Amino acid sequence: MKPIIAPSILSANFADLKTEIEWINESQADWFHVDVMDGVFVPNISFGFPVMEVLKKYAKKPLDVHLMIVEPDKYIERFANAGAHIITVHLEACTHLHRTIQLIKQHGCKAGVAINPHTPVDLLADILQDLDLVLIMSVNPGFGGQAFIEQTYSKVRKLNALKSESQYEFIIEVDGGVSDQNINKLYQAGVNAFVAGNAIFKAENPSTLIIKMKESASQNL
Ligand SMILES: O=C(CO)[C@H](O)[C@H](O)COP(=O)(O)O
Ligand SMILES: [Fe+2]
Repeated sequence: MKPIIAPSILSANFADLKTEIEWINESQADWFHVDVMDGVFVPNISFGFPVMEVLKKYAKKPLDVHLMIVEPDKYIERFANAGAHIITVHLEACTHLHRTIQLIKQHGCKAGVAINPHTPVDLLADILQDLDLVLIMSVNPGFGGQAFIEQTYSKVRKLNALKSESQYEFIIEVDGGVSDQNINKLYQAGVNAFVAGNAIFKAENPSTLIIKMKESASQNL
């Protein structure tokens, strides 16, 4: 599978969000990554439905919604109606994860589960068959611009081995501290989709960096 790049709009300039959406539309980015934080599951509050509505109106690529919230079931329908294509919930935030995944699918979205850096991939074993995407957090969720946690590589390899054994088709996504410096090693470990906020939005030329990330990912393969 070719590498999927998902710029995290958490790092965008919100004073000019429409312009940010427009350059992403024109770039080689594949998805918009949308980080929703509630101040309870994570120690930060980001944004919610008003920003989703702006994305729904202007974004021409799938909205990859990463819910860092407790009790996500309460809001799945609203996120689906607000234009989400993929809804990813945290394993650590769901008591009845299987039910939550079915709810996401019932509302016509692809379903993902995210795990925090301390959560073993083995805990996903009995839900993998129902998933379209697994998101491995490579930083502790809550903030953009943090340093990549090296332990992520072995988690990705382990998950990729489970994927090969099972022959399930889910996408492996990594989120946090991803850049052109580590994308090749991650791609080789089995990552399909790469979220990047700080690296892309702080780059001198964000569109060029996205092209560079894609090239770097596939190098020496
Ligand atoms: O989910 C997230 C934070 O919880 C963000 O998607 C992630 O941090 C991306 O930002 P950066 O590339 O700057 O690390
Ligand atoms: Fe995220």
